[in-house]
Amino acid sequence: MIRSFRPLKNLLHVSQVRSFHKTLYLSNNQNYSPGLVGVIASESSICTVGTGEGLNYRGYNVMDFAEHSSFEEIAFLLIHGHLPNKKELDLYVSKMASHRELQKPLKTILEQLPNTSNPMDILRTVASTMGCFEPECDNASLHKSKNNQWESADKLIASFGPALLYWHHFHQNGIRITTTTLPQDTIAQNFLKLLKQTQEPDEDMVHAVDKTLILYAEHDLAASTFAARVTTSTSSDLFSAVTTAIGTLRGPLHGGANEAAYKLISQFSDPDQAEEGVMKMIKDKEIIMGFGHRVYKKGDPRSAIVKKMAKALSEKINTQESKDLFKIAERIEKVMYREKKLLTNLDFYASVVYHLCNIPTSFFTPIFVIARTSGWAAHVIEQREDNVLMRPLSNYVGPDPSSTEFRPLLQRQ
Ligand SMILES: CC(=O)SCCNC(=O)CCNC(=O)[C@H](O)C(C)(C)COP(=O)(O)OP(=O)(O)OC[C@H]1O[C@@H](n2cnc3c(N)ncnc32)[C@H](O)[C@@H]1OP(=O)(O)O
Ligand SMILES: O=C([O-])CC(=O)C(=O)O
Repeated sequence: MIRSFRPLKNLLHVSQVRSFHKTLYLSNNQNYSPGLVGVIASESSICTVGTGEGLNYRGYNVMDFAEHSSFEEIAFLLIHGHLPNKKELDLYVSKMASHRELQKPLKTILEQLPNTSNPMDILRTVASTMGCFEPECDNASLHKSKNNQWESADKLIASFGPALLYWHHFHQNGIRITTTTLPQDTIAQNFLKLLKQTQEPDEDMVHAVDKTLILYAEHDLAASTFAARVTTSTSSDLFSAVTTAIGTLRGPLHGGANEAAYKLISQFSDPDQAEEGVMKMIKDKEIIMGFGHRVYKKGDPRSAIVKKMAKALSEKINTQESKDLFKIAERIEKVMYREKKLLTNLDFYASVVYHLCNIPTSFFTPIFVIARTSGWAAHVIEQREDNVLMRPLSNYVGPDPSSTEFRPLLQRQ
C-alpha cells in the first residue's frame, strides 16, 4: 500500500507505528537505551559517580571536603585542577570577591526583567548576558583560543549570587543593593549577607550553605553536565554551555527537585498527615520529589551529611515549626523506604536546610547553579581537551519512507 503524507493528527497511532517499524529498524540498533541509561558517553577524570563507589572529586573523598573544606577550595580544584594551598586559596577568595561588582549593562537588564520571573530564568539570562558583554574570546578564534575559560568560569560563579539578589531586592524591595561585601567573604557569606541585607549572617547558616555548595558542586554526567558537554562538543563557548546547563538543571527531575521536595514536605502540618498524604500519592503512582536517583540505587552518599545538618539546624532554631519540619521530612523518608524501598537524594534534606536558613524556596535551585557551575566548567574544559562532536542516533520508528509519498500542498485533502 502506498501511504501519502497526512497531517500529524491523521497519522497512525504511535503504538501502531512503533509495532509496524520495530521489526524493520530495531534489529539494526541493538544498543538502544532509552534515556541513555547505562550508556558511557565520555571519559572523565573529574568525578567517580560512574564507578558506583562513593563520591570523589578528582580522586578526593567528598566526605573529607564536607568536613574540612570551603566551597572555594572545591571550585578551585574543579576548575583549576588541583587543591589550592593557603596562599592560592586566599588569592582565589579575594579574586572571586572582586568579580561581585556587576557591570552596569547587566544591572540594567536585571531591572528590566519581570519581577514574576522564575529565578532560574534570571540566572540563565545572566549567563547568556555575560557571554555578550564579556565573551570568552571572539567567535572566529573560539575553538583555538581557550585562554579565558578559567577566568570566565570564575566570573560566572562569583556573579550568579550577586546578580540574583540584585534582581530580587530591586523588584521586591525597590532598592539597588551594593553587591560587594568584604574581600575575604566566601560565596556563602556573600550570598546570605546580600539576601538578608545584614553584615552578620548566622554562622551556622553560612556553614550549612557552604557545605551544600560543596555537595552540589559536581556529579559526573548528570543531565545538565551532559548538556553542557554536548554544547561544548560543537566548539561552542563556555557561556553557551552554562546557559544550556542551567536550562537543563531547572527541571524538577533534576535540580528543580530541591524546590519541589520542600513544597511536598511543607504541605503537611504533622508527621501522621504526611504519612497519609504520601501513602495516597504512592497509591496514585505520583513521583515523590527528592527520592530516587539514576545512578545511586543503594543510596546517595551525600544524603546523610545534609540530613545531619538539617537536624542540627532544626534543633538550634528550636521552634515548633523547625522541629516539625524535620520530623515530617523524616516520616516521609521512612514511608518511602517502607513502601517503595526508595531512598532520599541530596535534594530532599538540602531543601530542609535551605528553608531553615530562611532562604526563599525559589532560590534553592539557583544555589545549586552557583555550586554546579564549577563542575560544568570542569567538564567543558575536559571536553575541549579531547573533543569529539557528540551526536548520537535515534532508533527510527516513524512512517516507512519507502511507502510515504509526498504531495504538493494543493493536492492534499
Ligand atoms: C540532584 C539531582 O538531580 S538528584 C535527582 C532529583 N530528582 C528527583 O528527586 C525527582 C524524583 N525522582 C525521580 O523522578 C527519579 O528517581 C529520577 C528521575 C531521579 C531517576 O529516574 P530513573 O533512573 O529513570 O529511575 P527509574 O525509572 O529507574 O526508577 C525505578 C522505579 O522507581 C520509581 N521511582 C523512582 N523514583 C521515584 C520517586 N521519586 N517517586 C516515586 N517512584 C519513583 C520509578 O517510577 C520506577 O518505577 P517502575 O519500575 O514501577 O516504573
Ligand atoms: O547525577 C545526577 O543524575 C543528578 C545530579 O546532578 C546529582 O545527583 O547531583
